[in-house]
Amino acid sequence: MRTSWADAVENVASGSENNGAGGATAASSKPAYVPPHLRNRTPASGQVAGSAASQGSALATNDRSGQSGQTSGSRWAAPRYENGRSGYVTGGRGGGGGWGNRGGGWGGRDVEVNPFGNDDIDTSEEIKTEQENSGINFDAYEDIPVETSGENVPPPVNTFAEIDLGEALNNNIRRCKYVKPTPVQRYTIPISLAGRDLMACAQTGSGKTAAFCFPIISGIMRGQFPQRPRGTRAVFPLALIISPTRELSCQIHEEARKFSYQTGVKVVVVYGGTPINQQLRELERGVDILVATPGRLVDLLERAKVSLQMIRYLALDEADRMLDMGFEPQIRKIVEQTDMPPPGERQTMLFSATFPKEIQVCWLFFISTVLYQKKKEL
Ligand SMILES: Nc1ncnc2c1ncn2[C@@H]1O[C@H](COP(=O)(O)OP(=O)(O)OP(=O)(O)O)[C@@H](O)[C@H]1O
Repeated sequence: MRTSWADAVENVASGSENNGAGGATAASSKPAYVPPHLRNRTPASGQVAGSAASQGSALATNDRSGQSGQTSGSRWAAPRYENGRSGYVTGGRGGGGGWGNRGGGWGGRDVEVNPFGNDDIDTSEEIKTEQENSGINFDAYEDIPVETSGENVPPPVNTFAEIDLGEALNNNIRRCKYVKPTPVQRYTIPISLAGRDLMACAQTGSGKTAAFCFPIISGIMRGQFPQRPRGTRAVFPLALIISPTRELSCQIHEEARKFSYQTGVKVVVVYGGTPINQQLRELERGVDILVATPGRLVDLLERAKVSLQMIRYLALDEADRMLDMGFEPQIRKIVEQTDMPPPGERQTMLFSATFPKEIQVCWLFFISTVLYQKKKEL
């Protein structure tokens, strides 16, 4: 049993040592790091509209700089990689206190596969109802009361246009054929964009994945983050999404890849029950959002392949199921006994289909806003 995270470095990564995770020795030959919001831009990329005018307080209180004009939605064929493998570059961009090397993002030779299969953005005709898209009649959720607790909770929105998520993400919402936010999204997205911690209780299939992915992707696209530490073999994701099972993690990864398409934000999934080497290779190519099952994540932390030091967003999905499956010790270890920033320095989002007492006892110590949507048979 290892005694410390830092001591646990092991050369298990497949590939040569020279390809290791960002050691200082490799740094000198690497070109400058490119932040996600600049990675897929053509030099003449257009500016973004966004809908900032209607945003007002939620974004303002979050103090997120660079709210508009960040995402061009430009094509990946553009010369977007100034760095060999962005995950392992030291030196950073300099200026503006911005992006350093942090083990994130799309690397040099990587080409982002279009997760939609085609690149058409439906503008209106093809989009009919949410039900046609997902098979779920979200209108039936509309009359379910949603309770919120906490002080000065930002009000819900009725449309995605009311939220300034950025053009690239808005394009992906259109590609997903999401017409309007589901109730849980209406409430949680403004709360999360305001930088608040959140516990949301809503039933399966209510659209929770987008509810936590949109603010995370938007936040990473727009955020300013410190430089990644030098001389370490670990990767430094900015967001961590923990889910109890491989299936759910893969499902979240698939969705998150769609939402982050052409945003420059890279999503990687790790889960147990499968050899670790391929996942290590994937991590080495850069990661902004890490989707993980608890056991495999603890393994990677013990091997010092992942550092949580730069985590700014933590989302726990199906928190009730995680408790049922006995993952509380792993979650506590991840949240309390690693280098993850404490509450206040990171944003925590907790999602659960049910709201048992155990959840309240176990998790609510770091949550200030609770949103509760009653269950309804549809
Ligand atoms: N605003 C939206 N408009 C239309 N479809 C949506 C919207 N949000 C989510 N969906 C679709 O609804 C389905 C259910 O969403 P999702 O899987 O995120 O729900 P969930 O609450 O996370 O469910 P689970 O608990 O099973 O993970 C998915 O097919 C998703 O693409």
